[in-house]
Amino acid sequence: MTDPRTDHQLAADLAREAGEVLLGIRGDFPADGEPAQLKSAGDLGSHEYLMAALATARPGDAVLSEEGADDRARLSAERVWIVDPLDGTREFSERPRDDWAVHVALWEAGSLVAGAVAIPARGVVHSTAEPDSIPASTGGKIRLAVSRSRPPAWLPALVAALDAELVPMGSAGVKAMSVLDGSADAYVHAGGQYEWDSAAPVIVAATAGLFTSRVDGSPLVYNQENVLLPDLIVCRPELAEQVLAAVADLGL
Ligand SMILES: Nc1ncnc2c1ncn2[C@@H]1O[C@H](COP(=O)(O)O)[C@@H](OP(=O)(O)O)[C@H]1O
Ligand SMILES: [Mg+2]
Repeated sequence: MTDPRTDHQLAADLAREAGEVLLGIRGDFPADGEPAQLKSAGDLGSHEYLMAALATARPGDAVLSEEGADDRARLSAERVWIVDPLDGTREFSERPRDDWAVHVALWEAGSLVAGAVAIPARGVVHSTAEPDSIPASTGGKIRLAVSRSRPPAWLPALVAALDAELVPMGSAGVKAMSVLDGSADAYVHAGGQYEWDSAAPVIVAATAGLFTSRVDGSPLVYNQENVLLPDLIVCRPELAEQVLAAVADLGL
């Protein structure tokens, strides 16, 4: 018998619980330990937790995880969980940084239908179980969430085109959720990412009413044979036209 929780609730619970596993691993890790070992322990510990929990709660569903072998059965499956057990692995290893996340999304028959992004070190879970509301606009300059460790080469041109300010942080999930918690207005990425980096952030953001698309304005499509999904926009809906136009001018 499968777990009676809704897919929305299950996603939220699993993201929170995997986050607790990660906080435990981080807390137990020696202060002088190798960051690479902490990264590996986190990736593996959260992946194993999520795989076991999904096998128990939804035994008939396929799973695509950043940390697991790609089971091609997902390509003919009706339902596929797309998970990133630890997004912002680098930041997870830099204690006490809190900009890292757990992503749990469900794809069903062609679309993302449920998801959750936990930010465990902040005690926060954003999910489709209890969708966020979009915060009030600050009315100031557009604040762009960007990677703190690998800002893309085209970023200065986008900043100039939008007269924007930068808000650097780790993790694709944390950046997308920064538009929901009001600390940024847009997250624009191009140059490389995989389905698990954006699936949960995108369904959580879209369910809350944010604009989400590829940088060319086309829809983000998941559970593809090639899981490379190198670019995205997540932004406040009233900025979508302006951001898309600026990105089009850059030719990303
Ligand atoms: N150019 C690129 N190619 C592949 N993955 C990328 C990428 N830029 C960012 N990512 C992935 O997107 C996530 C957020 O990165 P960033 O904090 O730099 O924005 C990270 O996920 P992981 O931490 O799960 O590996 C990172 O690996
Ligand atoms: Mg990731």
